[in-house]
Amino acid sequence: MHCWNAGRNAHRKPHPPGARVDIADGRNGVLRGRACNHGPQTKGPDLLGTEIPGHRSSLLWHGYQLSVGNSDSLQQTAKTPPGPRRIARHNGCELLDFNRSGPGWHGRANTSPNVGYLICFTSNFVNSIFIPIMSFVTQAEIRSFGGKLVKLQHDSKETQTKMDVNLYLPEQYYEQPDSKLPVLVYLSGLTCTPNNCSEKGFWQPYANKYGFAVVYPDTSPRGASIEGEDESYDFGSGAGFYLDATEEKWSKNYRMYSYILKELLPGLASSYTRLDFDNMSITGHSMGGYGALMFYFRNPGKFKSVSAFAPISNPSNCAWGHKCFGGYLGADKSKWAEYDPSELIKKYDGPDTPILIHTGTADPFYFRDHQLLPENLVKASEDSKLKGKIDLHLEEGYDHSYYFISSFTKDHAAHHAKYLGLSPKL
Ligand SMILES: N[C@@H](CCC(=O)N[C@@H](CSC=O)C(=O)NCC(=O)O)C(=O)O
Repeated sequence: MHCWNAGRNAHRKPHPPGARVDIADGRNGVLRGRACNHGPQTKGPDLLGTEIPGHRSSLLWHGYQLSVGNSDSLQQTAKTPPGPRRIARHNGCELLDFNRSGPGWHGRANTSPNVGYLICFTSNFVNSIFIPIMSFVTQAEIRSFGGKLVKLQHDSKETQTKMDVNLYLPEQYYEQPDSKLPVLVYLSGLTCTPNNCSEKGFWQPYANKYGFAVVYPDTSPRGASIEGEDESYDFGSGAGFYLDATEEKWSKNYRMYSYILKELLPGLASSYTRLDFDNMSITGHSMGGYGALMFYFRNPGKFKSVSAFAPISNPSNCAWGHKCFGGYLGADKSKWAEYDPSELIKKYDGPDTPILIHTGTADPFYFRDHQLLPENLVKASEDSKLKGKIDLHLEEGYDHSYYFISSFTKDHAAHHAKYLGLSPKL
C-alpha cells in the first residue's frame, strides 16, 4: 500500500476556484486537480490518498475510505465520513454523497459511467481539489504467455467518444506484487485497432523476458458521427495520425496527440499504479512508427527510447501524409512541420539515445509508393543532435505486414529493455 499526502500545511493558502492544484504523490509524481470553492474555510483533515490493492482508485481521508470506480470495484466496502450519506449505483458506477453540517465534512463525489470526477477535501473547503478520475471498464482479460492481455474501454474527454485500449501485463505483474514495471507504448498503423498488434506482434514473450507492460492504443476515435469519417482506409476512422486536428470538421474529436499523451497514459498511470509511466518507451508501425518518432521528438526525455517498424518518416513528402496533414491541419505547411519527424529531429535537443528502425525492402509502401522515406529521416539527422544515431536496417525481402514486424520484435524489445534498465529474466 502506498500513500500520497497533501501535507499538513500544503493547502492552507486558498486557491481561487478553478486554479490548477498539484498534490505531491510519493510514487507517481504529482496528481493534478482543480480547486473548487465549497464555502467558508473550515478546519478539517489533511488529505491522504491511498492505493488499496485490488481497487482502481480510492482515497483514505482522515481514516475514512472513500472510493470511486467502475463496476469492477463496486464490491469494496466503502466507509464514508460520519453524517448523512448515500452510496448508490449510478449508471454502473458508484455515487458517493456525503454531508455533515459544521466543521469537517461536506460534499459529493460522483462518477459518470467511465470518466469520473472525485472531489476531495483538504484542510479547508476553499482548497478542495477536483481530481478527474478516468475509469476503465475491463472488456476482457485473456491469459497469454504467462501474463494477461487486458482489453479496456473508457470515455474520452479528448475525443468525446468511447476509446478502446489493450494492456499486456507480463507475468512479473502477477508474480512480483512489490515490483513496479516499465511500460512500452506500441502505436499501430492505418486501419488498425488495439487488437492487430496484440494478436500478431508477439511482444508478450519479450515483455515477460524483460518484465515490461505493453500499451496498445487505438488509431483514431470511432463513431464520432463525422460525415465521411469511414470512407477511406487512410483518413478518418483508423487513421487519426496521432495529431490534434485543427480543421473545424475534425478538431472536436480527432485529438489523438492529446488523447494519448494527456489523457490515456496519465489515466492508466492512475489506475495501474504498479506500472511505472516515468520509465516508459515508445514504438510503432507505419503510421504508428511515425507517431512514435513524433511523440519522442516533441517530448524530449518523456520516453526513455524510441524505435519504429517501417515508419512514415517524412509525412510532409508522401501521399499518406499529404492526405492526413492536409485534411486534419489544413494547407499551412508550417503546421505540418510540427508533427513531421524529419522536421522535428532538426530541432530535437533531448538525450542522444540511438533510434532503431527496421524497414523491409519488399515493402510496396517503401520501394513502390515512397510513403515511408526513412532515408529522409537519416538525412535530416545529419545536421542534428542525433547525427549517427539512427540505426536504420533495410531488411531484404520483408514486406509491410505483421510477418515483418514480428520477425524483428525481438530486436526492438532488446533495444527498449536496455534503455528501460531491464535485464533478461534468468
Ligand atoms: N489497403 C490496405 C492498407 C492498410 C495497411 O496495410 N495497414 C497496415 C498499416 S499501413 C500504415 O500505417 C496495417 O498494419 N494493417 C493491419 C494489419 O493487421 O496488417 C488495407 O486497407 O488493408
